[in-house]
Amino acid sequence: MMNESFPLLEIDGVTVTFGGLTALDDVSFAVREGETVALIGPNGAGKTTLFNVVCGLVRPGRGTVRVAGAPAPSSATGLVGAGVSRTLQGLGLFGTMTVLENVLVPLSTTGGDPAHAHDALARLGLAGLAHRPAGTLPYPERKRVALARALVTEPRLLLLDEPAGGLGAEDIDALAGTVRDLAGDGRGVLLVEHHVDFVMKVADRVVVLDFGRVIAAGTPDEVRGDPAVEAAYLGVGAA
Ligand SMILES: Nc1ncnc2c1ncn2[C@@H]1O[C@H](COP(=O)(O)OP(=O)(O)OP(=O)(O)O)[C@@H](O)[C@H]1O
Repeated sequence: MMNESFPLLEIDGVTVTFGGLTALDDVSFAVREGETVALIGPNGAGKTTLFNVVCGLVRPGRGTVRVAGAPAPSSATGLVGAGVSRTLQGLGLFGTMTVLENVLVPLSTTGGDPAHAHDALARLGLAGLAHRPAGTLPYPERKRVALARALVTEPRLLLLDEPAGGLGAEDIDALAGTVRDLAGDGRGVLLVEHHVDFVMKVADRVVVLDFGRVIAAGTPDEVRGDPAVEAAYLGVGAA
């Protein structure tokens, strides 16, 4: 636990409604430097909506989001400037562009040193694939390209949308090591994930959402033993 360290993300009392539906209901938690926080919960619990709030794509009806101590920027370039980067569930790669070209894409709008692309590829074990069209790679490699692309802007806060989704056991183990290393460098990591074993391996803290409300928050062990979490999620349909 790193409670003394600087909060990179502070979600305070965030409420979002879509028409009559309350997608997020008074949600509060923080992600600190060097900390990995996992957001889990059943389908429709509000996890993606929360990511979208952090990225300025959805405006909360109530509550605030602060990034590195300041109100969260609402533009993509503002977020990168504040040190935030995100991966997408659908990866969003350009299949005919090479791996390196894909990883360079964020720098075309924000500027930054292209050498970071090579660092990011090396970190993800992709240096040897830099000149391959991204669309020709198997899914696990494409997921690593998407993560390398998120790293190229040198974020302090990483938002990972289902990073373990669609991966086998070996790739999930490697990913767990990568996420631990990224947090070990002092980054904050917030991830949305259905793969509970992966979450238990990488998360310092787990926040459990159900019908838009935080029903539990704590260490993986604390959350695993919580009867409300068992009932809402872990006992049924968890991967
Ligand atoms: N743009 C929108 N308009 C109306 N309702 C929405 C919108 N986006 C999300 N919702 C609703 O808000 C609730 C929360 O959805 P959200 O996608 O955040 O859940 P989730 O936890 O990410 O689910 P999943 O695990 O299936 O991705 C759901 O009931 C969803 O149908």
